[in-house]
Amino acid sequence: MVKVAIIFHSRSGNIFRLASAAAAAAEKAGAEPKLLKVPELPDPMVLDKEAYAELGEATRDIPVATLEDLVEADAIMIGTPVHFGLPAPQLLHFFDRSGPVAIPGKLANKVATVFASGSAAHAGQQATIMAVHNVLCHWGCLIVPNGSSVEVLASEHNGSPYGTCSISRHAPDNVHEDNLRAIEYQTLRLVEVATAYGIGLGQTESAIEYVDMGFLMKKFPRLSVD
Ligand SMILES: Cc1cc2nc3c(=O)[nH]c(=O)nc-3n(C[C@H](O)[C@H](O)[C@H](O)COP(=O)(O)O)c2cc1C
Repeated sequence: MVKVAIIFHSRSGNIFRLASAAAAAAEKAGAEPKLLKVPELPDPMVLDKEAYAELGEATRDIPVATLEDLVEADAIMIGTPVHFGLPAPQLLHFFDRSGPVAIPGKLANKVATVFASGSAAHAGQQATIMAVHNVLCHWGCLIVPNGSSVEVLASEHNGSPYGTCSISRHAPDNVHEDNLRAIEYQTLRLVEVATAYGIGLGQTESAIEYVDMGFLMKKFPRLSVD
């Protein structure tokens, strides 16, 4: 069974709505989803305090993502609001702490995909998704984008080949039905690719030897990443 870690940050519920739909779609596809939030930062920029407080209640019992969650997953989904054309700083902070598992290649060969929510059209969703793709390259993951060859992506509110995008207009929990269909497709595609790839990997005797932290500490004796 494919283990899917759905790691997200949300402050007014749009990404949480997409992440929850992804979890339901993964389960329907026979995978094992784990919905995980990244830790909040001190003094976050909150535009809608009421929505932020309500979301805090709604996500209270969702576990905080750990590096072990990344290592255990076969497939990774990252969901982020757009912040000035970039991923939310809470996710960037989480990525910054991933060295102990990323450097020794423990995230290599995961399949991964990204989705985003912004307040307006053409305001950074795709740049944000591609910024997270940079991190996935460093982790050695296989990026699974949406492409553009399924009908749902041609609907009025979809169209991004990079990953599902929603436009909230600064309203909380304002995800269009088209976007929910897109994230269902994105999740199903991720699970299918992870399944096929996992079978292939299991049948392949790898000649690759990944370095461990000891190798790096010898090379860079002053380095400390924990
Ligand atoms: C600091 C900050 C910067 C933002 N920058 C952008 C932006 O560049 N483009 C955009 O479309 N929305 C921007 N937004 C709006 C959010 O991305 C948007 O409301 C999103 O739907 C929130 O998702 P959430 O409900 O999951 O928190 C910004 C919000 C904040 C707090």
